Amino acid sequence: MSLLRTEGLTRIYGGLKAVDEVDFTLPEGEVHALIGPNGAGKSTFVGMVSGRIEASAGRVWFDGREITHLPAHKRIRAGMAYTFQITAIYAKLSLFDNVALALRNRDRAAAQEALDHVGLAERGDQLAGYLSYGHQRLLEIAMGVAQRPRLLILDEPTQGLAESEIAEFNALIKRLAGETTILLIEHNMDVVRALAERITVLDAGRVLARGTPEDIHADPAVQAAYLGTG
Ligand SMILES: Nc1ncnc2c1ncn2[C@@H]1O[C@H](COP(=O)(O)OP(=O)(O)OP(=O)(O)O)[C@@H](O)[C@H]1O
Repeated sequence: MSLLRTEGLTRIYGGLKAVDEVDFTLPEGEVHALIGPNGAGKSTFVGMVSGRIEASAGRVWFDGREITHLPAHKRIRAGMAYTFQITAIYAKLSLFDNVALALRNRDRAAAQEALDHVGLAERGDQLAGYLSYGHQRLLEIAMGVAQRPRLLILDEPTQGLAESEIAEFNALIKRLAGETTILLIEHNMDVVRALAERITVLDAGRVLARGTPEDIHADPAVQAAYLGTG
């Protein structure tokens, strides 16, 4: 069964259709990458899925239930977690407290387990502000994972990471893949090829192509619009 589905999902800003009638299906358990040039509508699309941006038209279903008008906090409760393009950690709190805040409780075991997942278990008592940028991004993922989401949405998680940190990130997503469904907005095509089972390509708000990494790589429209320019 599909965990997430959209039908005709649209967001209009003034005269601009940032997302234009997007039909999208994400089966439970899949790692799916959403790619496309800058301004294609990727962040706007996941904003509507997560409830941070109101849809102008169209519908969204999560786990069989229509959630088009459900507030963001209720979607989190229903099992969605997401990290943003911009880091959203509290620098003056410990790693443990950051995760506990995301969990809205002080379940030490759950917070520790999430930090363990991302390889930061030893540092639970350190202040988050002292972490390297790459480790701050991993901490954000821990904050998402701690909630044991059914769907984890990651918006450009490898942006600004060093090569070694990207390798750590890839390994982390492979570990998580068996446990949760993952929707990944990603510009780094090496990461997409390493992780995604299926890809959707957005261009100017519309779905340009969808398929396996092989399908997408071979698609002439994608090459013209996107890969060829990379
Ligand atoms: N709040 C807003 N008001 C007006 N226009 C917006 C707003 N948010 C996004 N847009 C426009 O909508 C289009 C899609 O933007 P969006 O950020 O969703 O693209 P993206 O694919 O995530 O791009 P990037 O890869 O650069 O993050 C762009 O043309 C953008 O300028």
